[in-house]
Amino acid sequence: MTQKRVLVTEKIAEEGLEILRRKGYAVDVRLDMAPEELAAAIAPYDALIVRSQTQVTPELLDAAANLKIIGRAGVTIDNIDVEAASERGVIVCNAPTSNIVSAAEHTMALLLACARRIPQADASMHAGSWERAAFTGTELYQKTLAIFGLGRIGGLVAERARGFGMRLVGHDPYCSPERAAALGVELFESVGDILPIADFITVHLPKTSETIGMFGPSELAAMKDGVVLVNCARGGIFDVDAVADFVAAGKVDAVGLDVYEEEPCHDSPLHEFDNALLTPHIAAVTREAQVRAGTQIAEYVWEGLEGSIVPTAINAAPLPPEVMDAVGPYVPACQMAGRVIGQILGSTPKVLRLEAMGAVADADPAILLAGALDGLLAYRRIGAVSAANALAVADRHGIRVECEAVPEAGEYASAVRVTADGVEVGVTLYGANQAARVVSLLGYKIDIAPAKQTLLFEYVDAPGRIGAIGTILGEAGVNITTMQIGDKPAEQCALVFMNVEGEVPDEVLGRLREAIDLKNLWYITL
Ligand SMILES: NC(=O)C1=CN([C@@H]2O[C@H](COP(=O)(O)OP(=O)(O)OC[C@H]3O[C@@H](n4cnc5c(N)ncnc54)[C@H](O)[C@@H]3O)[C@@H](O)[C@H]2O)C=CC1
Ligand SMILES: O=C(O)C(=O)COP(=O)(O)O
Repeated sequence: MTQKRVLVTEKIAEEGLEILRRKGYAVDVRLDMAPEELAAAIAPYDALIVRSQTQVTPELLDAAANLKIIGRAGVTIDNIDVEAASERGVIVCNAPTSNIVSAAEHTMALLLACARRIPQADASMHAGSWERAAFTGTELYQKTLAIFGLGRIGGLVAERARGFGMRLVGHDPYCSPERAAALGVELFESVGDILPIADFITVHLPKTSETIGMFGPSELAAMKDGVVLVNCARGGIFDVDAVADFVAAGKVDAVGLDVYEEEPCHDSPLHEFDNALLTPHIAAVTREAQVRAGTQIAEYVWEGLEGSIVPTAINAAPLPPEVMDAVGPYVPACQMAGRVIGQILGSTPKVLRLEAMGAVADADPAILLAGALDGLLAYRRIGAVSAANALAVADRHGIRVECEAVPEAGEYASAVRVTADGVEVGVTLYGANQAARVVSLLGYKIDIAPAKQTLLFEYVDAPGRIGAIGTILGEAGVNITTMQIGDKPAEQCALVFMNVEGEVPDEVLGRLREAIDLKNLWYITL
């Protein structure tokens, strides 16, 4: 058997390399390769191990003819094109908790160093001075710390800041009130309400289209005078040009950054300010975090190369063909069901129940569950949910999962019912191209293929409702493409599932709510 080859392009702990060598692999560590050099070298390798600085692009993957797995020795995979890897059947996995304590501690270090002007005082002593009053600082005690993003690292920062006696406020639309309460954080729905009250602001957000540039000139202007800003998450969440303007104007007292829009960063508008504390993406660079990241990723890469399930696989790990044939076509249908439920609920559910009915009852439901969760958690762009990590993802979001095999699917050969916190969507597949159809919703029996934009109306049945809806939508220029009505005669309620063309503005939704006596109106986009 030919020896498997692993390429490591960034520094990982020797302990991790040792594990791979002991497994019998040929391990090459080649640091600081230019992209074209890496593309020219990658073809013979079975596995690639990276950190945050190696860009794994579709072009690199095209050159990686033998690649089976990419291991990220750390948390974030935004330098890896996961979709392109999935298309090529390459597993992507990470070590998702390996460095979170280090990242939280580095955040505290920057907060304290900013508050107490440590780097400036240190530079002054190194220059032979003995000044004290010039470095008058502020205490963290009884100050308000705003934490944006209350996930793994944001949560650890909250626990640590509480120890300093800080008042904690936070914003994270996907954080449950129970989690916020347990962390001692007062949750705010609106970013605008937090800005004027925070003495210190730290961000622990993923890099997404929503979070990049989240704090620009108008947000900075709304902040308290003398605010301290810290970013150990991803470059670009604070608009650095705007921050530099507000530092120059004295509005921002200090800023601590560990991450940059472009890395390596050799030139920043903040370089000229001594109250800008800049570290070169070292939040995870501790002995402990590196040993954890290196050894965990070595084990996962080994599991992937030997065909075992990789517990932290982010994308769809290859499933046996017989499983894929049986349930694969249902995955997009379950994703759709998850998205519909997620938008009806508007928050992460506590219980997710999946019933595989009829011909799919006996198949392994893990991939269906992954589809449903992927839809439910669609707001996260950190990576896809896969059969391998579905239960772990559910667990991390506090979702209890129940799966049931139901031998009969009523009038259909097969169907899947997804229910989360009482909101139910049943789906089946239809026709030669196996298109997804919704066959039940909130207990109403319907049969319709959803479109990109759908309006769901629930009301106490009475004549004239549909006419009134049609008139308002017609006046607003919204075209109805297809429609189905389900009823619950016992409760005298009806549900209208209406596919429409084009966006429905909030103002039109408002008019529908005002003009018609509705129990519920949801605007779902898929
Ligand atoms: N500087 C470094 O060396 C390191 C940086 N990181 C970065 O730290 C950040 C946080 O990592 P984790 O805590 O592990 O991630 P996480 O996924 O556990 O938490 C992120 C939180 O942000 C929330 N969120 C998403 N979009 C939001 C929005 N628009 N507004 C408010 N909240 C939103 C999510 O609901 C989630 O709770 C990531 O950007 C990661 O890349 C992670 C490790 C080391
Ligand atoms: O794990 C992460 O998300 C980090 O940002 C750490 O990156 P690094 O492994 O130090 O290049």
